[in-house]
Amino acid sequence: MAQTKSATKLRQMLADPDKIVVCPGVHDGLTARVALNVGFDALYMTGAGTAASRLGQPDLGLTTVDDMANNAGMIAGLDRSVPVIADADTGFGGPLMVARTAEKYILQGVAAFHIEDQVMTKRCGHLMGKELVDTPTFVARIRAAADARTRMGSDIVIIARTDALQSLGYEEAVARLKAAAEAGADMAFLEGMRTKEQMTQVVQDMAPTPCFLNMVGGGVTPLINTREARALGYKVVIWPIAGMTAVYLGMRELCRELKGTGEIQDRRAEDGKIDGGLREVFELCGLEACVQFDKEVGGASFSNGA
Ligand SMILES: C[C@](O)(C(=O)O)[C@H](CC(=O)O)C(=O)O
Repeated sequence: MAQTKSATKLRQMLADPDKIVVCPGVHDGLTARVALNVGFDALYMTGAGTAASRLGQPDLGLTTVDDMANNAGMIAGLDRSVPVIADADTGFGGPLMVARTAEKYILQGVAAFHIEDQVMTKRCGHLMGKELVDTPTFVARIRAAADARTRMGSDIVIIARTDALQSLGYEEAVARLKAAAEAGADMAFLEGMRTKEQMTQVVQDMAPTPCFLNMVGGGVTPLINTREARALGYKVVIWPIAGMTAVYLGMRELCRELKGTGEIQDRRAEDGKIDGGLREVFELCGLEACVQFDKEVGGASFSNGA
């Protein structure tokens, strides 16, 4: 089963004492293709980016389970050898719904997902005024996901995320993560850390449960690089808004150029060739493999070239 393989692969990466899994955030097929092409061995599907790209909306709990699971599955399908860790927000409902969410993510071939303890009308972890469910409700979410995993014969990695640091403080947040680990979560994600002390402390307090680090540009957590994250003992680091920011800045630049000058000049690489032209993008998305496939199975769609 393809869906089992990517989770197993991620588990092997997590078990390697020398390995830290670094994931750029991607939100669609194109941003995923770019990250794969650069050579990342795992990807993170961002909920914030999914909301922005699919709905044109902020990260306020507006995406449905199908928006998220389908997006994650499409991305996971681009290269089954590269595990995709996906945002599953609050799990989208009560325990029955959380179990269905886990099933959908498993069937989509996602390697891991995180479930958090915000209320359903959630918001980005780096915004103010977050509201939480109580610990038993959070634990029931994790247990429901773990039960679905067992029922499906899957080894998908379940990451417990708590947003409790903002309103309840560090001790309560860690207690929630410990209760979630007890209920079947494999990893701990303390959202919205504000100091390097907290970033150091949580890895020690959660051991042996491995920790997950969220590096959001413009967020509340101090940014550290891979070397520093490894030294602190993190096993996974995500840069969730990498794709979203790149698209935003790139698109804004080209739109301003078109509006201001009436045209968009070709970008040239150092060797003078056009950089990022349409054929390059099609090739990134597998043009050659598509033509080859058609030929191999006896098709003639591209016998005149492409
Ligand atoms: C990780 C996250 O859940 C995401 O959707 O990518 C967000 C990131 C963001 O909104 O900047 C979060 O940290 O809540």
